[in-house]
Amino acid sequence: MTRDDGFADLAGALLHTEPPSEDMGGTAGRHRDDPREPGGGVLGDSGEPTTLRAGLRRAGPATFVVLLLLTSLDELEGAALGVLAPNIRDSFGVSDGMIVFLSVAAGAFIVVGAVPMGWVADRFRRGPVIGAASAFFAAMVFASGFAANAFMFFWTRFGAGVAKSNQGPVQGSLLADTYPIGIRGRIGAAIGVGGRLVGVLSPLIVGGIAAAFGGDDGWRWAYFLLGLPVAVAACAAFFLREPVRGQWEKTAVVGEVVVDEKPPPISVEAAFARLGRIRTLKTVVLAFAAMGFGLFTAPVLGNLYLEQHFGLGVFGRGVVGTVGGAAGLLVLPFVGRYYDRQFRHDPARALRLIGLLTLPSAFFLPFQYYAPNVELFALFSVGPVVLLSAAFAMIGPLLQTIVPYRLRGMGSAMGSVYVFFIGATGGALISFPLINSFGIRTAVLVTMIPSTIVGGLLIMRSSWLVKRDLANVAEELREEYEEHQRRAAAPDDVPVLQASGIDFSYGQVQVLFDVGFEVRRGEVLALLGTNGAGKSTILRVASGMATPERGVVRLNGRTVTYVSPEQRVRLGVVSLAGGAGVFPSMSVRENLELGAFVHRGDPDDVARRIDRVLEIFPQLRERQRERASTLSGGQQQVLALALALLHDPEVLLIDELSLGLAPGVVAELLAVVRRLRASGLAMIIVEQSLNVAMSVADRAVYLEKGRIRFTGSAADLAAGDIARAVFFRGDEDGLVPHRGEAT
Ligand SMILES: Nc1ncnc2c1ncn2[C@@H]1O[C@H](COP(=O)(O)OP(=O)(O)OP(=O)(O)O)[C@@H](O)[C@H]1O
Repeated sequence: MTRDDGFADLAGALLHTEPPSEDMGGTAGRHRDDPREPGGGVLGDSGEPTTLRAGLRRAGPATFVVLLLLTSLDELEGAALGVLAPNIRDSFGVSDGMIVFLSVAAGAFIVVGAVPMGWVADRFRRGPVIGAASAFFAAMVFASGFAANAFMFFWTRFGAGVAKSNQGPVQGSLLADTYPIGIRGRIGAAIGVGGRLVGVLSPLIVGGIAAAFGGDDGWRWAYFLLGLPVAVAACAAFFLREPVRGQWEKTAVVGEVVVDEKPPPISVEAAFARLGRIRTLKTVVLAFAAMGFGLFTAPVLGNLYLEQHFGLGVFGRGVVGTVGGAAGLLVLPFVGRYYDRQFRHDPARALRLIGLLTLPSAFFLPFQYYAPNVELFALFSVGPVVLLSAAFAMIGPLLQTIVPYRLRGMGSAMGSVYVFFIGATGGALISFPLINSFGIRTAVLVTMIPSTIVGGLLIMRSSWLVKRDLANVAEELREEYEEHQRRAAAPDDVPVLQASGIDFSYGQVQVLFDVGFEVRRGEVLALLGTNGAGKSTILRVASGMATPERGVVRLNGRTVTYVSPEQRVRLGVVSLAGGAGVFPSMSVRENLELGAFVHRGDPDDVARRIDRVLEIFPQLRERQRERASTLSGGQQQVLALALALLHDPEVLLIDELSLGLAPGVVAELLAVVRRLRASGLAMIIVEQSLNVAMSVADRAVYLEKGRIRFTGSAADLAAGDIARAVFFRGDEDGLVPHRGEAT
């Protein structure tokens, strides 16, 4: 696939950014000569905006049509409960409160499925996932019609809510990967319009069906008939094409789509850790969580107010709701188009647009709730409904573009979880006492005005951050592409382990800045540096114990940045835990058996692995039955090495091999390391002792305050100024000659 002018514009949007500052360890500086950079003359003025029709034609309309249908049916099903509530209540003989609880709970259940759906979305083909979830949803819709009592109905709501949770994480990420960046606003708006349209028409459709069949159980037919189109759309979803993940971002940034074959699975912890460091995402999620304080309770409170204050019945309340919904219907297409134009021009503007849509809705509220008659109430409700629905429709497409493409599903899930748990729960906790003490109007105004203002301001603030986050997305894609090119040029020269552009912070304190290194088969890389330079942190990033906020880690060319530590061990990244990793009260044999625990599924394999390491370390074979505590410090270190080798590592990460050991013992351990190197094992060694490191390392990286000061052959380092300076400043810097060596 090649870039065209429309996408060049999007590259402009992605790249027209403040590169990460030097202080933040940015590497964007090295791309200054890239002709695609702003100022390079290629971007910004090229091509016309991509039209929705052209975008749909290019990527195929099937995904859009099926997902539009599913979203609309979801909405219709959700609205059905509101419309049919009195009939369902009478049919089951339950109270109003129970029906309100059932309708609120249905929404809450969506959050239950969000994280699993996000996890699945980032790993598997999304068409079948949507198909399966929607088929389950269809089954739940049918089951709702069959429910014999409120309890059964509750469980069908639960199932339907969980099934619906595929919408944000799975459908959202599929849309983002299928359709170009430049039309995502309009796609989001079109789907919003579909949902809103059926929302507006739901009293007619659902009420019509119930009335047509009539009787106490007429409402059941609404569910039976609704289930049919859902089932059909679910079948269609199974056949949706799975697009290449991140294809449009790749096209925009590097002009070519490179496919990541068989990506290793992403861990939830790593995904959340990385997503939590995307400042725009964090701020926007916080903003929507703040707004959730008012938004989740607003519809219920608005209806209660209409009933209490104006004495409106179901129909009247429906009409008031319809006025706002219909106005949103008219405005959304324009907002979608305007958003796309703003985003292409400058993503910060697109976010400011969302903030600007949000803020004024707070100012309509007092007018709405102090309106003297219901007509004015309805009129003033139009503003907030239109503005907020536009803001909500646009935020999804925006976040999908900021989040690394591998984490789209989890990004969306994280948003739902925070917005629900902070917003809905917090809003409910605050508004109920307020209603009891001061009435509905005060509760609405006190919760909604501040939360909307805070939310709007936070979104405005996030517009300051978006360029940096997009620059990171672009830089990551560019790095991936360059790596792909490099590998294509020299396919036999793929490093076993490679880290590139790593930034890492503990809380607010950044300790690694743009760190990169690689190690090949049969090579020992020494990580040297002053105390607190970040050596151990690098090993944590390499082993998956820490997730960097920027940069990638690769194993044999495959990206493993978001892969869990356990999975990495299985893939061959093994850390030597040192003496601390040995259980002193257990025998040597028991230690080894416990060490091979992850392979317990195959007892023969465990025995084989243990035998192999005992062959490498005959001294351990002799002492198999002895307690580990009876081994000397050096022998315990040997046992730790044996435990690491049980996993058949591709690369071994060793933190402080020689710490606290006598020179003779260290010499023995070094002999083992040399043997392992000769067998082809790659190793990264963090060492306090320069001499120890130099005696086994082929290459070295020297770190100072989280930045790489030197990288090259160990011999060059030993001969250079850095080694001399470190040697002579010895203790002060913490890198000291090894005990027993001449100073
Ligand atoms: N869990 C933690 N929480 C907060 N800060 C931490 C944590 N672990 C390490 N740091 C800080 O991060 C920086 C890098 O620490 P790290 O342990 O990676 O350095 P190091 O080069 O391995 O040091 P040393 O040689 O002393 O072990 C230090 O400033 C340290 O204080």
